[in-house]
Amino acid sequence: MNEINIENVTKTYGDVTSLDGVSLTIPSGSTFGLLGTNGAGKTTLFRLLVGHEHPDTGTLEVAGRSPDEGASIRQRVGYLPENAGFPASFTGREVLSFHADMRGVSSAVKDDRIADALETVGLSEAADRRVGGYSNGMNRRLGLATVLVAEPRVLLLDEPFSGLDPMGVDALNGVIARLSTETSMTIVLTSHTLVEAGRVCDRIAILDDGCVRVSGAADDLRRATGYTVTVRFRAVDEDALSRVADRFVESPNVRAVDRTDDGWLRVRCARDEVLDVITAAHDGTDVDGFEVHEPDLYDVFHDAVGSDAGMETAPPPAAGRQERGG
Ligand SMILES: Nc1ncnc2c1ncn2[C@@H]1O[C@H](COP(=O)(O)OP(=O)(O)OP(=O)(O)O)[C@@H](O)[C@H]1O
Repeated sequence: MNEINIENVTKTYGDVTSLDGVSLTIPSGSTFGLLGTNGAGKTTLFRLLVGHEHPDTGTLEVAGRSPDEGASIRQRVGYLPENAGFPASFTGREVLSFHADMRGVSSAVKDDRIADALETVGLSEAADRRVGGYSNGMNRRLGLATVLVAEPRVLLLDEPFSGLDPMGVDALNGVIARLSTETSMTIVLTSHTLVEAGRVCDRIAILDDGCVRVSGAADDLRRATGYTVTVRFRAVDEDALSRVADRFVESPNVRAVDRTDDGWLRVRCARDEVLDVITAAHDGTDVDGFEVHEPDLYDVFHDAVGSDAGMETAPPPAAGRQERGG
């Protein structure tokens, strides 16, 4: 069963087409990553799903309702915008009390709901401190609690990891992962950070220029990439890197060769060609180190959009990392 159905939705602002015939279904209980470059239309889609904006054409249904159904949508769908801020003089508990009232939480259950939300996001001990003294990560977790107080069926989180340091990312990731496994909530998050989205999302869609380029189970999409394995090479200098790249010109073993922004040569090949590729690259003294990694969302994104423009990617995991000379 699907918790979100989006059919042929178009949204324009003057000359700008923000969404261009988007159709997407999001299964109940999934943790869904809506990925895309800046301006792809992710936030617009969220705003349509909560009824803050209306589509020019097409239909949307979320948690069994039309987004136009006002208050009942606010109870069923928790939308956390990217830059949610709170009055610095309020305590965390006061912020949640305000949001519980706004989302129609009855006074009989309000205190319990607030306590549960604080516990879920790990802010119970900080609940009565003023939020002006919260860290960025605590603010983001408080934001998540503001939507959890209504116990929504659907969570829409716009760029939840943006601007967080690695510890903040880990803490928030842990909360989302727990919600994902311990509740039946459907969680949809947007992200520029492919690595974070890959950790927490079981399904993804890639939005580009207002269109859905690809959507499905993250594992299926990873497997379906044309690039089975990526091998990255570092060379002793720029000339050496060019010589290594030249070894792969017209090589039948590789599917693509390109450079990363941080100066590595990236070679994509089938899994059973990896050893041949490494051997070919090592023919000489040019290679200074290499890394091998299995397909990830970067590859899915690259296949779908044809570039990684605007997406944040961390270095691939160090599986199989080998370095010469320490
Ligand atoms: N209220 C608006 N008025 C005019 N143009 C808008 C408005 N909202 C969005 N747009 C335009 O629609 C396009 C999609 O914007 P949107 O914010 O949905 O993208 P996004 O994928 O969320 O981008 P980002 O990752 O940068 O937040 C952009 O070109 C944006 O400038």
